[in-house]
Amino acid sequence: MAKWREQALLASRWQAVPVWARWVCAAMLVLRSAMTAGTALVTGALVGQVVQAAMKRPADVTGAVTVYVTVLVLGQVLNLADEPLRYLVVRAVDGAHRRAVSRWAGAPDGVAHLEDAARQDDLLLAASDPDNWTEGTVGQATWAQSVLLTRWVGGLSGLAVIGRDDPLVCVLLLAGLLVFRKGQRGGFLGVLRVWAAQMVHRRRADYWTSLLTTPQPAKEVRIFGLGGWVGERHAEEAEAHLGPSRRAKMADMRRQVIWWAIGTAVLTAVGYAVGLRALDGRMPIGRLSADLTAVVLLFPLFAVSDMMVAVEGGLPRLLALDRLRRAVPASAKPWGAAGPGLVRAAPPVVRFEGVSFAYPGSTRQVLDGIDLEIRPGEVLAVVGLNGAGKSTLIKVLSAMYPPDGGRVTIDGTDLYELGVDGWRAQLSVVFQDFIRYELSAHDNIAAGNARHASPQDVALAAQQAGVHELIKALPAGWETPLSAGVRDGVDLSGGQWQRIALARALLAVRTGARVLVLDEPTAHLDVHTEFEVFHQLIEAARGVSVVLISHRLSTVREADRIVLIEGGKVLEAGSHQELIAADGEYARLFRLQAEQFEDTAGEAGNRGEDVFDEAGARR
Ligand SMILES: Nc1ncnc2c1ncn2[C@@H]1O[C@H](COP(=O)(O)OP(=O)(O)OP(=O)(O)O)[C@@H](O)[C@H]1O
Repeated sequence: MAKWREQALLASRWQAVPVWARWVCAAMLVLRSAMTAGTALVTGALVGQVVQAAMKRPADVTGAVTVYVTVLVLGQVLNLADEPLRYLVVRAVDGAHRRAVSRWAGAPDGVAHLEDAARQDDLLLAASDPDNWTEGTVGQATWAQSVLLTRWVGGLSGLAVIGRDDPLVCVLLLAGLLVFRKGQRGGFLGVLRVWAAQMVHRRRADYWTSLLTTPQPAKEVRIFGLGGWVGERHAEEAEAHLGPSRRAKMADMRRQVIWWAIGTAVLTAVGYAVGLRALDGRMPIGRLSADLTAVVLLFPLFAVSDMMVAVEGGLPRLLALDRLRRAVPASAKPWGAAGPGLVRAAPPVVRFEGVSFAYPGSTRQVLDGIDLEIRPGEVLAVVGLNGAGKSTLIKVLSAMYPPDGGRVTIDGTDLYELGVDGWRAQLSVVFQDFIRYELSAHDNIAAGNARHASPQDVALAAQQAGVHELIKALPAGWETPLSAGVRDGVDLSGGQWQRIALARALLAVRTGARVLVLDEPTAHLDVHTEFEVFHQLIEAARGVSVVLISHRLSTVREADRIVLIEGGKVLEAGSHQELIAADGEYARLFRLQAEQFEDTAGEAGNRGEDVFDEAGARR
């Protein structure tokens, strides 16, 4: 990307700054830029007047002193305004950048854009806050760019002062400045390029750290004695991430000495040239003072610039967001916008019509032209072996991924024509890997319809999922945070968490969803609870369509219809009795599970558990 495009992209960040602040900053830029020439000229004028007065010639020393002091005071006022304005600009730009990153991540309908490795690296880069010497924020870069511009314009005005008497010296100075800056910037950019190329190692290093610092993996790390091994992996990745840029930085710092020497030589030469002109006595002392002051004020332009470091350090974050936006443009609708109001009383007819799907980056057809109907109000069970594509079916149904071929229709209309948000308003899903929000018990359930759930809806959903009493018994009742890592919080058992997730889904049903999808909803429940919860669920979801994915065939046998998926297609479909009578794959799987039950039948019988015979009837 051209340097100018980067600079223009950075300059466009000012859109996030309030208009009045932009005007104030513009005025500051003009005033500050004029300060270099202004200070040199008033210093020259003052010295000229003082010398005149010393030679007993008429001179307006008071006026010259007044102007001189005024310029000094103005400089101080600008210094005072600097920090609040810097703070305001950095905060506004960084805030807008973070919102833009969240919007990019959250606005697309599906999740495919989050599953690409290169995009994950860019997302990490765009979203990260600087925590080291190489990086800065976009806000800091934006501010630094304006400071650099001010210094450049100020530097040029200083050059103009010198150029009045000696254009050649002025040209020499400008050429030296450009060479110095280019060399310095190139070196620093080289370091940044090395840094950016190692982002994948940073992501891995962060992953290893998270294994040590988050409670869930930390348990396995301890059980399997992985602590040392994880620590070594982290150290390797951290070195792979930081080592190359550290070495590049060291090399660059050595090279910077050369650029420093060039800059100092140019300035020294100019200082001599200006000073020597005074020797022939033709140079008025006031002008000489102005020129020498300008030379002194130009020195900072030849120093290692903290502002240049800030610009280059913040740019990668902005460029990463730019790449993400080019790859997946943000949708026009705001994140989480309500759908077009498709909620209706009756559940729709949902059809998979020849749907094919392969995950991004894979050629394996997980769904291979599947045809399937979810009829209004039915309980449809989806069964199949591990990896058969059951969860993928749900992800396509909930528009997390668009199908590669075929379509999903809702009452005859393509899901994507209908509008994803509108469709999702009719859909409630308990995913296999449901989220355990670090929120209160109330909010964990209310998340099922965060905008429209009333406390009564939440309480009823909790009752239907069988967690009402459990929640009331928590230390702070509904307000108890469900996380051991939060102050006064408590953690729940796996089965209790599963019921919370079910309550969340039932709340969505209570507030408008017409299709309830349950992906292994009872995987964490014991046999007694599973039976009870399953019946409660079906009761609570009366009048809506239920899609139930389960490996426990004893549970699914009560469904209105069962479909067996294999190889991305529906292999068998029918009621439990029909499928058993057909004596196909479903019957074989059911027998296999029943045999396992029978092995423990005596034991189970003693405990009063239900065991099913081959026809699905309870013994
Ligand atoms: N995000 C993903 N990216 C790539 N491949 C995936 C992804 N998720 C699942 N797969 C692959 O898709 C196939 C189907 O997975 P899916 O989770 O749909 O199976 P399932 O029938 O639900 O299995 P299970 O009974 O084990 O839950 C598997 O081979 C899996 O490896």
